Amino acid sequence: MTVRLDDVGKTYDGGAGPVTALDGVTATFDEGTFTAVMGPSGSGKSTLLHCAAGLEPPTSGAVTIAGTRLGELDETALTRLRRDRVGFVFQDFNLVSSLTAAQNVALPLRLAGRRADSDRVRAALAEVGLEDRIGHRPRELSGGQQQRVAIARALFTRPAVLFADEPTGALDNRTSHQVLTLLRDLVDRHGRTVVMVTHDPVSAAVADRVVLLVDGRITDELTGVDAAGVADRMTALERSC
Ligand SMILES: Nc1ncnc2c1ncn2[C@@H]1O[C@H](COP(=O)(O)OP(=O)(O)OP(=O)(O)O)[C@@H](O)[C@H]1O
Repeated sequence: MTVRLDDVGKTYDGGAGPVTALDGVTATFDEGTFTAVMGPSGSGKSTLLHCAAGLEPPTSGAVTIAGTRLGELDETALTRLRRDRVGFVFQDFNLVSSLTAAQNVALPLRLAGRRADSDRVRAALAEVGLEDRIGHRPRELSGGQQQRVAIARALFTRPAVLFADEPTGALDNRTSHQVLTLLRDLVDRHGRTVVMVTHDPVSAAVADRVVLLVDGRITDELTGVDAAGVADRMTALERSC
């Protein structure tokens, strides 16, 4: 399912006056594609992800997920859409430390007052290679394993799109690679849509397309480039900023 941003703007009321985090962003994230979002610190990457996922309302413009314009939904419908159609993964995993891997995966559904079938929870953890860690708590798992639990949780409701905000930011190279391979597989084998913020050219090169954000605007899009190509482009960008 496709996510579209049409001329999206986002302004925050900062202490020293308004801050424009997004300034007329138009972008389409097509079904079955993997997009990386890069840009200097403060360029609006997280804000773009939050607006696209319906976690924050844009100040102007429109976000459409699978044909539904988010701005036309009331709070209940928006909550339901976010729960059922959108997955979100954070850099610091956001797992509940007192719950097992299985309980963490089932949590969003339980919070919504629904039962999570234990076979399905097991299957979700098997899908991310953690069938033998079902009863482990976060502190008993490595960083990469915790992120995979978070991804299993985000995917549990079979969302149309998965947003990931620096999902490998807290991981070493080897575990980053495992998580990136998993995200790539979601797109290639299951036709999911993945949008990932990253600072890392190696991670970005796993995507089909890299969108570059500067001062809240998309300034460039790269396709078919390797990690060195992405790194060169980022270095040039940072020099010109
Ligand atoms: N809740 C908020 N209130 C006020 N200003 C905010 C808020 N959230 C973000 N901003 C500002 O909006 C701008 C964009 O922030 P954002 O977090 O989207 O950038 P980013 O590219 O993700 O940065 P980083 O790479 O450092 O995480 C920044 O100037 C930031 O200070």
